[in-house]
Amino acid sequence: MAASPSSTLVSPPRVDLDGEDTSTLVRGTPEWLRETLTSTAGEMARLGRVILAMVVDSYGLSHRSDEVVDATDTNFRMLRYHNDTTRASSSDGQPTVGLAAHVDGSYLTVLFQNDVDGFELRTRDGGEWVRVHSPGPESLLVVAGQPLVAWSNGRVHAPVHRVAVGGREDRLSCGVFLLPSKNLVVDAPPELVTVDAPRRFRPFEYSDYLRFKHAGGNGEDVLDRFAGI
Ligand SMILES: O=C(O)CCC(=O)C(=O)O
Ligand SMILES: [Fe+2]
Repeated sequence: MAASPSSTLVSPPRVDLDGEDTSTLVRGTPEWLRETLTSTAGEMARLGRVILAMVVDSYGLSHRSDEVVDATDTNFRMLRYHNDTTRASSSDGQPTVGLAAHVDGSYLTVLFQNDVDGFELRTRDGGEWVRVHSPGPESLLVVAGQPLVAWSNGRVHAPVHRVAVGGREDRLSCGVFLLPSKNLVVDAPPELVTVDAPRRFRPFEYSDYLRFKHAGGNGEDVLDRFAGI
C-alpha cells in the first residue's frame, strides 16, 4: 500500500527566499552548495513570477499583473524519494506512492527533477493517473495551485498530483512554490466575475486558507469547502 510521504522524504529544507537573511537559506550546507541553491531558487522564483504575470496577462489584465506578482512570497523545497525496492511494488499492483495525492496551495509551483520520472497527474474526470515524463534536464514543470483557481474565479485548473516511486534510482526534485503573501486577501478581480461567470469563491485571507488546508487534508475539494459559494 501507499507509504507515508514522510518515510520517503529526506529532510526537505524549506527555504524562505523572502526571509531577512538569505544566507541562512541552507544552514548547515557547505558554502559552495549554498550559493548554487540560492541562485537556483532565485532563478526558479523569478521564472515563476514571469509565468504568473503571463497568466494574468492572458485574461487581458496586464494592468493587474504587478499587483498580483508583487503580493507573493516564495518557498524553495528539495525532496529526495528513496528507491526502496522492498516497497517498489505492492500486492494490489498499485505503485508505491512517495508523495500522496494533493493539490498545491501555491499560485504556481515550478518543479525540477533529475532523470527519474515519478510525477503523476490525475485526469480532470478523476479517472486516471498520467505519468509526466521529463523531456530533459533543461525542462521545468509548472503546476497551478488552488489560490490561482480562486483568483481566476475557477478558470485555471489546479491538477491533483502525486509522486510514485520504485524506479532504479532515487528521485530528486526541487521546487519553488510561489505563494500569495500571508495576509493577502485572495479575490477574483471584478473583470473575471461576470453574468456568465458568477463568483465561485468568497474572498479569503491566504493564511486562513493555509490553516484550513493543513487541518483538513489535501483533498481537491479543500478550496470549495473553505471558500466555495
Ligand atoms: O517532487 C515532485 O516532483 C513533486 C512535489 C510536489 O508535488 C509538492 O511538493 O507539492
Ligand atoms: Fe505538489
